[in-house]
Amino acid sequence: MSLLNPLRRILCTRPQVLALTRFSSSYVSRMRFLNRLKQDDEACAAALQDGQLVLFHRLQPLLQRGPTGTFRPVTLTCSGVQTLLQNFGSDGPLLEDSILIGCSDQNQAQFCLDVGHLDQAAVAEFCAGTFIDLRKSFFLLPGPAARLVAKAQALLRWHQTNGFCSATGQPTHRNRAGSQRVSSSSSSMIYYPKMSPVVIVLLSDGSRCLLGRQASFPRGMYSALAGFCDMGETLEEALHREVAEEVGLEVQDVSYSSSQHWPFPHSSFMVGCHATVSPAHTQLNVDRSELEDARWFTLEEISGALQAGVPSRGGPPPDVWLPPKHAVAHHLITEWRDRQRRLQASE
Ligand SMILES: NC(=O)C1=CN([C@@H]2O[C@H](COP(=O)(O)OP(=O)(O)OC[C@H]3O[C@@H](n4cnc5c(N)ncnc54)[C@H](OP(=O)(O)O)[C@@H]3O)[C@@H](O)[C@H]2O)C=CC1
Ligand SMILES: [Mg+2]
Repeated sequence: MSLLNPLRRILCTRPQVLALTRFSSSYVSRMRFLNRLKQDDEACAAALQDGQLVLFHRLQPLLQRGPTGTFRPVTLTCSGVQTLLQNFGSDGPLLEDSILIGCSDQNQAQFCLDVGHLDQAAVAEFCAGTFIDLRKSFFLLPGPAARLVAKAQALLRWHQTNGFCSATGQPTHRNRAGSQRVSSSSSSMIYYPKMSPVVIVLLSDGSRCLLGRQASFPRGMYSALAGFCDMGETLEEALHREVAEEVGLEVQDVSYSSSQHWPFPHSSFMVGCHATVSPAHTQLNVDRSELEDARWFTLEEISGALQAGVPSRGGPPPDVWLPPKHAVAHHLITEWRDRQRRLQASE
């Protein structure tokens, strides 16, 4: 089978003329377009015809190394995916399993599709890409692409595991965009994709910050303290409780920093905060069933670890290294370093 000809037909190498071009290309137009596709099955089906598709195989995204050596998701046209499915003896209806995940800067609706029933190696070769585990992909891709494949995988996973109504046991049916599932029972209960709220906090005593590690973390990696919110809790209550449980400290001031969707191991909504403890009360009482270790780190130690980055594969990991740049923990630690540097410079 010649690889080049099918590839030329299926890969989205140039933006196409779209249904969306009647709107301006502003952010507002894109968001309204996406919202309409969630509500209007026919409009969504039409957008798929002009859309881009990102393929997954059993929840692993299909990536390709670009000419500059950086990775990107392989993007296919709708007819390209049809060609692919026909080539592998699988027919049209599967395309309807695709899920709306966004809208490109060129105003093309973006979808994802899991072709887990096809031969992984053969599809990868056909598309000149590689299916790569999401955790690895997330850190190989630039930020926006990493977020897109994480969102896509989370939605695919949610659909794969929510085929039945938890109240009646009857099958659920998705809308065309895949933004909800409705129970086929008389209750017509609507289910929406779920994320678990998690608070993540970088504690400071004014001159040092607190990082901990779970036994399951890669060797040497330390991160900000994190914990799932319990039912009925505010974010602040969850933060106070988690810090008390994990390291035995009482938190003072709390400030919001930033948030992120975190796909591992299942979708969490991470809310990143800074908080302080009194310099007079920094003695740790670590709950070893939750954390293997927790320590206070100086600005010099944090600056050095940020500069050293994530250890390369194969070599011995350093004693301490920090979460990679796509993680909200990395963002919190960088913010703390920058603030401490500004404070030192102003003294
Ligand atoms: N993006 C980032 O920068 C970072 C992200 N994280 C993420 O934050 C999340 C939470 O951190 P972690 O310290 O593990 O949380 P916790 O300190 O809350 O401990 C995890 C334990 O909480 C229990 N739990 C309560 N609610 C849930 C729920 N909805 N889903 C799963 N477990 C629940 C489970 O215990 P049991 O089974 O015994 O009930 C689980 O083992 C993790 O998924 C981690 O990947 C963490 C650090 C950095
Ligand atoms: Mg925790």
